[in-house]
Amino acid sequence: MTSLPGLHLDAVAIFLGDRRLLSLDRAIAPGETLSVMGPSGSGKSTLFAFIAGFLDPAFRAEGRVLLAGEPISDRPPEARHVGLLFQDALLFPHMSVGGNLLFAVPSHVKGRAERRSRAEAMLGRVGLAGDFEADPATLSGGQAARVALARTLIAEPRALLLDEPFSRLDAPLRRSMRDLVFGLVAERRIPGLLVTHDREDAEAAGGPIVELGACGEEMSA
Ligand SMILES: Nc1ncnc2c1ncn2[C@@H]1O[C@H](COP(=O)(O)OP(=O)(O)OP(=O)(O)O)[C@@H](O)[C@H]1O
Repeated sequence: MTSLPGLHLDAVAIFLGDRRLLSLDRAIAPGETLSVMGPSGSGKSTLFAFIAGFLDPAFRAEGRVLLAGEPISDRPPEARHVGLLFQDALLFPHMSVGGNLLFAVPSHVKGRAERRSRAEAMLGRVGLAGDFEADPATLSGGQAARVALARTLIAEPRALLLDEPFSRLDAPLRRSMRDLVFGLVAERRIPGLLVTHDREDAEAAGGPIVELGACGEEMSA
């Protein structure tokens, strides 16, 4: 019944007390990004917390999250292989740029040299070749956003959750970062889920757009 590839939100509903905050029943194909738009408080960040496995106990959820047909809702967060990107880069300030990436290289990649070469290749892919030793404090906002993207992708996520990742960038940077993110999602065949207040971001994602009403119900496809 549910052997869909990609990310499947199977009759997901999230409640806060008796109030249904949000409901969503969607399948996202590999390489596609579904955009979810909705007013503040409609439950977008809560949906991400549910998918990634750290829903606050104040909420109750129904439904299942499946990745490539496998239910992940019962797994601990680290076993879900879901990548997250936020509006703030949230880099580790006490590590170099390269150190931030090495931290996220999956454990199946063995050997110091191989791990470093993965990190360097990923930095090159986001246009930051040569910045391995840089101190995160010296980066511009756009560079920090690209390091955050590289750090998320190097972990080989099986789905990518994008929580307003472009909202702190000015217009030209925003466009180039969108191209980079959605290009990599398509190239790596990762299913993506974007929450945003910005219709241009949602349109740039190129996939379906869902609008949530004030009560979190799905308004349109
Ligand atoms: N830990 C919590 N306990 C109780 N209520 C909470 C908790 N966290 C969030 N809420 C409430 O749940 C609702 C959904 O919050 P959520 O952050 O998911 O909305 P959002 O759509 O992401 O909003 P925004 O666009 O402003 O980020 C809000 O009404 C919020 O006040």
